[in-house]
Amino acid sequence: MASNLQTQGLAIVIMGVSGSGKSTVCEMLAKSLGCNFIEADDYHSQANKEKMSRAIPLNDEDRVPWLEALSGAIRKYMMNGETLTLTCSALQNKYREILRSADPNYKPGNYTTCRVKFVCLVAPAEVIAERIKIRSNDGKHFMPATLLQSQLDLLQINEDEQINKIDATLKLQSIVDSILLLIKGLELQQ
Ligand SMILES: Nc1ncnc2c1ncn2[C@@H]1O[C@H](COP(=O)(O)OP(=O)(O)O)[C@@H](O)[C@H]1O
Ligand SMILES: O=C(O)[C@H](O)[C@@H](O)[C@H](O)[C@H](O)COP(=O)(O)O
Repeated sequence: MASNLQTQGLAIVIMGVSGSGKSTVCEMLAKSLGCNFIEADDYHSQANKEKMSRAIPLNDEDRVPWLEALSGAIRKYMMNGETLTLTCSALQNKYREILRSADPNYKPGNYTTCRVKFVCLVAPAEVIAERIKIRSNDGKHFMPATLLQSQLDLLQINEDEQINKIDATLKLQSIVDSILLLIKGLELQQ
């Protein structure tokens, strides 16, 4: 779907557990929108990457500096009036709040007016586990399949956050098209 949306200064975060398709979908979305793209994995410290490679889940002490760095990067684009798409697991509201704080006008809990928006990719655990298994053969990714359950255990979305969930078992282009439609809806609200 070609897009000429007026998405100035919006940050679209594609969230979900490891293997749900964030990086793949987000990159396609950025191309469709002709906007900036941030891969959250690129912002992890070496220590975080090593920890995950050893199949040890990150804790809040590991996550907070990572999320704050991402928030800083989002803010830079936002202050320039630029739109970006971003991958981030963002499994809990406390982590999403750090990303939302990139919007200088954000008041905690004012989800509707915040210019950092989330779309969550969801799929059955077996589908995701299979994807992680296949991906692990590429020798590049540090996230082992054994960490999936800890991510599924943490994932929580509150009703009032009004985060759109997308079926991640669909074809990639259908997922991207659905997200483009959602963004169009968001623009109409602005
Ligand atoms: N909708 C989809 N259909 C089929 N395969 C997919 C889909 N989305 C992602 N994949 C594949 O699943 C694997 C994990 O996707 P990835 O984008 O790396 O997930 P994440 O960034 O959430 O960890 C990749 O090998 C990717 O090609
Ligand atoms: O794309 C993925 O495979 C995952 O999203 C992963 O690479 C991510 O960076 C970690 O999941 C961050 O840690 P938490 O999700 O545990 O916060």
